[in-house]
Amino acid sequence: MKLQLALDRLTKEECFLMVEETLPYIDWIEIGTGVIKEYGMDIVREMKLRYPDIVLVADMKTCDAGQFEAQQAFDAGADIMTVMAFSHDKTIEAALSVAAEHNGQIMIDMLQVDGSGRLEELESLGATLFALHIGKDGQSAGKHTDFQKELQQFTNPKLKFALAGGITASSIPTLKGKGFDVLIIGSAITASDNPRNAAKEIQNLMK
Ligand SMILES: O=C(CO)[C@H](O)[C@H](O)COP(=O)(O)O
Repeated sequence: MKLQLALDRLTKEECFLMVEETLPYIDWIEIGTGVIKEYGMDIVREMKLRYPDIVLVADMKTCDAGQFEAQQAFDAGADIMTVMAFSHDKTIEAALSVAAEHNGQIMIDMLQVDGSGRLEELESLGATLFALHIGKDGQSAGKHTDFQKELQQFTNPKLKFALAGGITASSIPTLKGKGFDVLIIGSAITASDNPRNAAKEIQNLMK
């Protein structure tokens, strides 16, 4: 399992400090949607220049204009960008096509899309990487989805699954061996008193 550090609700300076502190323990860096809204594609560009060898995820949460936004993300140096699962098929196809031109990947964010029906459709469009995600506001409203049940239905070894939303060190043992390839973790690291130790603990638990 890979650890994707989600940089959300941070200033640009804090994002770079956070990566510097946690670097030995993280596998992928995610520039969060709000951070991209604040600083634009420049922060994606700068992060890639600073850390060219680490997989960089631009959490664009694209839901329309797939070609244009994918071009923005990959031109800025992202290796992976996110597109919302509920987007029109044309948005998904366009983003997948731009990603292929850049040797990049599209991570489909399943936020607010329950059930495996849409996931099957997305698979048939060529999507292979999915983030099963309970959003911040959903978490605070007590939303819970049994992703495990959904995962069991997919046997295509080409499909990769990430899990996001309120994951903490104490959740890791229950998530091991459940078919997740990536754990997307933000606040449990970035809001901790000691992000380096938090990332180290989480990485050790993931092994
Ligand atoms: O995509 C996101 C919010 O939309 C977050 O990056 C993701 O949910 C991880 O953050 P946290 O661990 O703080 O829930």
